[in-house]
Amino acid sequence: MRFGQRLARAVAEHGPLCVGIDPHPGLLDAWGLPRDVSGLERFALTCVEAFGGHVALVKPQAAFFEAHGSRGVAVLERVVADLRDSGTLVLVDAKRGDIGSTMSAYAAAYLADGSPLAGDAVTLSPYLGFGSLDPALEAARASGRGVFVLALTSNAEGSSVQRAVGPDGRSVAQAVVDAAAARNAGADPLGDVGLVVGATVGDLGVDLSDLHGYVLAPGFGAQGGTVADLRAVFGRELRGVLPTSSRDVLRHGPEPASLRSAAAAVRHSLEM
Ligand SMILES: O=c1ccn([C@@H]2O[C@H](COP(=O)(O)O)[C@@H](O)[C@H]2O)c(=O)[nH]1
Repeated sequence: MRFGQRLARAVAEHGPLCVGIDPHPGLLDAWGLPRDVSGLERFALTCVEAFGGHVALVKPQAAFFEAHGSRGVAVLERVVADLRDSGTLVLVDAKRGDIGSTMSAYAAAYLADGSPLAGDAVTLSPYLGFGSLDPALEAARASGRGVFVLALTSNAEGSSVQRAVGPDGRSVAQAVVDAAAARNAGADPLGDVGLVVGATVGDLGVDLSDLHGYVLAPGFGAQGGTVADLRAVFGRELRGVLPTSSRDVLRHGPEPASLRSAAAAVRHSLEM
C-alpha cells in the first residue's frame, strides 16, 4: 500500500494526532534521566512503549538523536524499527534538502527499503528548489513511503522567506504547495507528498484546495498553537490536517500510561 493509503487507514483508526519524540535535555532532566545516550535511549523507548500502536503517526526529531553522535543515531534506528513493528507509522523529522545528487544519498538513507533510518516518511526542505527533491520523491514512490515538505513553518522567522513573492506573483510557499499538488494529482484518497504548515501561521495565505495530500501542523501546544488556531488556519473540519505535538505531551512522562493519556486528551480536544 502507498503511504497516503496507509496513513488514511491509521488516521481512521487512531485519529489525526501525530506525537513527536523530542528528547530535549530539559525533558531528560524532568524525567529523572541522565543527559547521555543511556538517558536518550530510556526516554525514546518509553515513548515507543507509550505511543506504539496507539497513535496514527509518531515523529522522532532526528536532531536530538544526532546530538549524541553515532550511538544516538543507533537509538533512532531502534525507535524506527520498534515503532514500525508496533504497527505505528513513523515520520522521521530530519528536514533534509540538498542538490539533487546529494539528495539521492539522503533518499537512500530515509526512504529506501533496508535502510535502518527509513521510517514511513521523512520531512524535506524545498529551499534549494522543489525540483532538487526529485530523487527523494522518486525513492518515496518506489518504496511506498511519503514525504512532508516544508511550506509555511511554525517559527516566526520563516515567513520572510516563505511569504516572499516571486516574479509570477505567487508566494514561495504557494509555489511549494502547487509543486506538491502536481505530484499528488490523481491520488486516492490522498497522495504521498504532504506539506508542513504551522498551526501558528495566522492567516494561511496559500490555497491548499488542490493539494490532495496531508498537512502536518506543528506549533500546536508548546509553541502556543491551539485547537481554535488550527480551525482558524485550516477550517472547521481540519480535513487532511495532522496536528503534531511533542513537548506538550512529553512533559507528562515518564510513565507510559500518563504519556498515552496525555496524547488521548489532545486527540479528544481535536474532536470537540
Ligand atoms: O515548522 C515546523 C516544522 C517542524 N517542527 C518540529 O515539530 C516539533 C515541534 O515540537 P513542540 O515541542 O511540539 O513544539 C519539533 O520537532 C520541531 O522541530 C516545528 O516545530 N515547526
